[in-house]
Amino acid sequence: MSDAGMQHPVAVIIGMMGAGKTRVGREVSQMMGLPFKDADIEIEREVGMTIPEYFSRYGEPAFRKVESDLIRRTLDEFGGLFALGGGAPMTPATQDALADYIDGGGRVIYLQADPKEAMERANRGGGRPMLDGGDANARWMRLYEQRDPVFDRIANVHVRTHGSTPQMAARKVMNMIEERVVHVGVVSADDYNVRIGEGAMNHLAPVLGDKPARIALIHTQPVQRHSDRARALLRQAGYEVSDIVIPDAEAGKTVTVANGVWERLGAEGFTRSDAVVGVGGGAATDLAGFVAATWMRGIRYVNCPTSLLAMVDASTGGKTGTNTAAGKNLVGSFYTPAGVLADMTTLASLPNDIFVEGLGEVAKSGFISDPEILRILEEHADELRGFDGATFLGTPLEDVVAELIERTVRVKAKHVSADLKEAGLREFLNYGHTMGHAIEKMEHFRWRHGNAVAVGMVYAAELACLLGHIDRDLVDYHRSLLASLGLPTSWNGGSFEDVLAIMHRDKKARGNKLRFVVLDGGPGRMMHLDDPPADAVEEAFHRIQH
Ligand SMILES: NC(=O)c1ccc[n+]([C@@H]2O[C@H](COP(=O)([O-])OP(=O)(O)OC[C@H]3O[C@@H](n4cnc5c(N)ncnc54)[C@H](O)[C@@H]3O)[C@@H](O)[C@H]2O)c1
Ligand SMILES: Nc1ncnc2c1ncn2[C@@H]1O[C@H](COP(=O)(O)OP(=O)(O)O)[C@@H](O)[C@H]1O
Ligand SMILES: O=C(O)C1=C[C@@H](OP(=O)(O)O)[C@@H](O)[C@H](O)C1
Repeated sequence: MSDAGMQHPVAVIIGMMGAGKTRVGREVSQMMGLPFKDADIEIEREVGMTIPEYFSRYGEPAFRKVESDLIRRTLDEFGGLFALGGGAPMTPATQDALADYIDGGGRVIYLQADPKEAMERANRGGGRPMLDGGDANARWMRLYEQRDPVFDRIANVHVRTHGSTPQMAARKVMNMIEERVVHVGVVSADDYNVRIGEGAMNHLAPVLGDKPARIALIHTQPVQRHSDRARALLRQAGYEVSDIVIPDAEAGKTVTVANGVWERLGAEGFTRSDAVVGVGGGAATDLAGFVAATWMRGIRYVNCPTSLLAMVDASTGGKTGTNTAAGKNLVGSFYTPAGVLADMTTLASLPNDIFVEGLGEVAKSGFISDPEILRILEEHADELRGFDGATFLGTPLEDVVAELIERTVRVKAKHVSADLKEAGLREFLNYGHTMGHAIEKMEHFRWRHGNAVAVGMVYAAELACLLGHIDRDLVDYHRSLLASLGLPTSWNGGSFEDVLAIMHRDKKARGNKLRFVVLDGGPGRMMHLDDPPADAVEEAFHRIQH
């Protein structure tokens, strides 16, 4: 983020006196190998006296002018971590400078220490003219009541450090600095961001925006520890939370479950100023999105995906829905979230097999659009296949997975931004799904989605090769890469006739004609394959049977 020759801070820290802006800021700069600047120290250096001396000699207005001028200059010429003085953000000129900095992609981090802790620390050291005269605690609290709402509004990142040591607080700040953000454009509704990183869930309150009075927190039992954290964050931010546990996985993705939630919302008086938060795997976020899309014909919702597949695929793009007896995802709505918070700390409890199936959709995105994903998967296949949530966080693999998640979400964002309702381009996201969905149905959904899609991609590659669109080497590469990740590449669970009948009911089919999406030449180049020759469709099926 730099204009010609200019530098901008990696982050600016604001907060009350004693919040730890200097102490925590220095810790973060050391952890990240960045230079650190404290605005107060820079001001004293510039004016050649201490701040108390300057206050007594020239008064606060003169000080705020010097301070805002220095802050504006530093924002345009310093590339490290920059901590402001406690009162700085109250100055309109500084607020304008910070707004410009955020517009340029900057992060203004509001370090939200526990008021009692910060007040005690601020009054411990003295040398703070704003606390002089009278009861320092009372003065601190009065300043807090004035400043907190302003800081909350100005900052685009909020980090609560209640009860944290300087090192713990620094880690939280660093996670927010290292967070990845993918912007998703939406033609017919509001754009939104997918935030990926440890602590992404901290954005819940800012993303929900105007305080809805109530939040329906929809989640499943296996992610209870993560929904507990979401609930705590929401309640600390002042929301009323209705806790709604739904059946796990596909059992929770039904109209019956949705009806039970609608009943709850009705009984508790949910209105259009209220919102939904979905925490869990793709099935939970699909159901939560469907409830949000239908309650009063649409209320805001935020997805907090907790599985790899939900992070890279299900939570983004606005497809919400439920299954019916006739099949998966047959009832639903295109309805986009206010935001997606992919908090990587939730992966700590994700079982290995659920992580691995999510790699199927990651690989798919590599084949259809971003070959760099394939290279990363190939390079780290062993570690990825051996994923262990208990030891994952803080390891180099976490950075690899964060990169894969960001890249895969970018692929999805590109397709859904251009074609929300799947009229054409978005169908490329269905690579491997025609056969994949047939396998899921034939297996009565005992096969996980990502695993079925992996076999489906091998099938699509065989079909494309039979019709001369790709060479044999690329088909073999599908098998070798997917197998190296621990994904299946063949299936023997049913007859071609049964599979064919199901493929004819695929949403891409038109009339009695099958439609596939396949590679055209190589990774990143896709084409629609309409009504392929029947013998090729069958031969490709026999080639995925071991
Ligand atoms: N809307 C879309 O665009 C879209 C895209 C792809 C998939 N989907 C849907 O998503 C679903 C598949 O998503 P999924 O693979 O996440 O399956 P899932 O939601 O069934 O979750 C898989 C299992 O993992 C558990 N789990 C999830 N996160 C966990 C965590 N952090 N710790 C411990 N356990 C955890 C769940 O409780 C569940 O038991 C399917 O219903 C599919 O149709 C939707
Ligand atoms: N999270 C923390 N835990 C314990 N002590 C802290 C913490 N943050 C700051 N401190 C201590 O509190 C005092 C004030 O911290 P400082 O960084 O100067 O606050 P600020 O710059 O926000 O006014 C310092 O003595 C610092 O070491
Ligand atoms: O957002 C989309 O378009 C997708 C929705 C899902 O497919 P279905 O719509 O076939 O369920 C998903 O599995 C696929 O990866 C992409």
